[in-house]
Amino acid sequence: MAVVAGCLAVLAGSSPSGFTALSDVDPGIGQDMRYATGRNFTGRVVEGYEEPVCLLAKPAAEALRRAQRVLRRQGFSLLVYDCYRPQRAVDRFVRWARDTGDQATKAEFYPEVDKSRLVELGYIAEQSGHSRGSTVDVTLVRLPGRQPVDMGTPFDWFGPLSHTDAPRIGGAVRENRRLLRRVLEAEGFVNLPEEWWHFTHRPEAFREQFDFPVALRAVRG
Ligand SMILES: C[C@@H](N)C(=O)N[C@H](C)C(=O)O
Ligand SMILES: [Zn+2]
Repeated sequence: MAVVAGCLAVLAGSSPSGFTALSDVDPGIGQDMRYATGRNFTGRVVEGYEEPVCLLAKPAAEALRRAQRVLRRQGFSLLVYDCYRPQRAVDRFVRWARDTGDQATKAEFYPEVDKSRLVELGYIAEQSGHSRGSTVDVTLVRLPGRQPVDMGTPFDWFGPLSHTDAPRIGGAVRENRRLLRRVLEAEGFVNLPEEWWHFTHRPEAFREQFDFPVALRAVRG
């Protein structure tokens, strides 16, 4: 019965129960939801992002809250760029990656990589963990002013320098990446080696991909 209710909710554009808005769990975590804006590698607002809000499976949101508490004591805050991602947005990314005639954002997002190889090289997934609700793209900012912390590349800079353990990244920047990974790993997150910003909370609360829109009404009914 609960499974049927969950399926009906998803068909109606709502999340299954078990999802939450990150702002309801920890309003102090920063949100810069790039795919709800034109400031992303596609150059446009991405299909399925109706509002710039972070939605997540509850265990992942609660783990971020615990990580935030640890980081605040060290003078940092988390800043999320993407959380739950509808399947239609994932499909849009893959269509964009295959459209090699459109190179409008190359200089900013993938200057060192051929666009036709972004999926094969692991920077864009055809079936993304983001659509299961336990994956987040996240960085650090320094408190109290929320100044950006240098991570060596911007978010969604697709290339070898963004690999978390890139040999060309040293010194303070390497330490910044290590701090983010150490604190998140302690709360159950696992990093994607190709992207210093991409973390999945394990065990994942859901095994299936979802396609409800990114909007507060999806989790609040
Ligand atoms: C697109 C980028 N932010 C990302 O999340 N990449 C991984 C591989 C994904 O698409 O799941
Ligand atoms: Zn990601």
